[in-house]
Amino acid sequence: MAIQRKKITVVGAGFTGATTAFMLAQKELGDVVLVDIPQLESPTKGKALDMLEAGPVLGFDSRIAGTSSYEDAAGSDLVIITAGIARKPGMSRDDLVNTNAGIVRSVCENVKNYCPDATVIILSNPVDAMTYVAYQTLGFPKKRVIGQSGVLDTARYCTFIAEELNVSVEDVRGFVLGGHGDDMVPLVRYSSVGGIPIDTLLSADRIEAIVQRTRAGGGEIVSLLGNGSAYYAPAASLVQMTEAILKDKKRILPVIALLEGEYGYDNLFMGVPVILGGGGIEKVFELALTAEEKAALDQSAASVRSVIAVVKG
Ligand SMILES: NC(=O)c1ccc[n+]([C@@H]2O[C@H](COP(=O)([O-])OP(=O)(O)OC[C@H]3O[C@@H](n4cnc5c(N)ncnc54)[C@H](O)[C@@H]3O)[C@@H](O)[C@H]2O)c1
Ligand SMILES: O=C(O)C[C@H](O)C(=O)O
Repeated sequence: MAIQRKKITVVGAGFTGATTAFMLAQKELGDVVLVDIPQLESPTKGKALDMLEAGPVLGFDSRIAGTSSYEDAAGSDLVIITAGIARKPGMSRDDLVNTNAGIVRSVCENVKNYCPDATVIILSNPVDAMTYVAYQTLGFPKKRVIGQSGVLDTARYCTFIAEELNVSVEDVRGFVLGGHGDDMVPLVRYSSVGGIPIDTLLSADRIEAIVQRTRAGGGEIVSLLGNGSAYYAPAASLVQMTEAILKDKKRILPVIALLEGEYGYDNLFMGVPVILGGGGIEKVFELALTAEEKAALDQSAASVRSVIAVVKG
């Protein structure tokens, strides 16, 4: 019996989309369809062909195709949405809300028609609100509509901890919860290095500095780049989520999920730890929080709600 390859569609062939497509192909997670708008069909095809031609050198057999037609995406197992504008220095992610809500809505109409069984991961910012827009438009079960923020925010947090302690990033564990904004909540109490709690290794001041740098991590890259936002670490985060789903790995990762009572929030999309596997979001973990941690999460939830209110109209 022939083994059916997975089909992954990446919508938006800009910095994050193209980087993600290339990483997915290198890991041979499936065949990749890269979709952008009709006006950019030629460069989208060009990027895909260029990536494909790296296969013989890097040793991957994934097919990669560029297109502006959703017919080519039909039947995808997984769809990643990176379509939309990125912020520039001086802007917040929330400044993108109206433009990107329109883009995400129109993309999701097509995904709904052509990929009705897909699990969908949303990257476009402001991502908590865009995940809400996607969920409303797609009408898919909540376990199949997932936003990316926590994997990236946690990766930044772990990078800074590893740098500070001069240890391998592989031995650092942590969680960042809440919305993908400046009041996200890195959970220090659940952070460790080789199993050793970080608050026994670092002073409160150093930990606070790492927490603040994590919260501002996206803005730090925006300032350095000058004309766009991060894409290597965001793409790596999308690939980790994709691998967890397509290989049914049941990873425990922080992702944006629809909360219906968990943590005391109802009808809210926000970052929480989940089991991510073949069924999409298979379980939301409710961590026990101190009063201080809960207050920080409440503040983050309030920020997310105010952005979602804009798209609700
Ligand atoms: N959630 C996160 O952690 C995270 C991380 C990085 C970037 N982002 C967000 O991801 C989005 C993309 O970032 P980028 O750096 O790739 O931007 P980019 O400008 O490089 O690429 C965006 C692409 O989307 C395309 N696009 C626009 N409208 C489209 C439509 N209707 N259909 C298909 N494609 C369409 C554009 O033509 C462009 O190629 C931004 O909103 C950014 O803020 C989020
Ligand atoms: O900061 C941004 O605008 C992009 C992304 O959300 C990030 O955190 O890198």
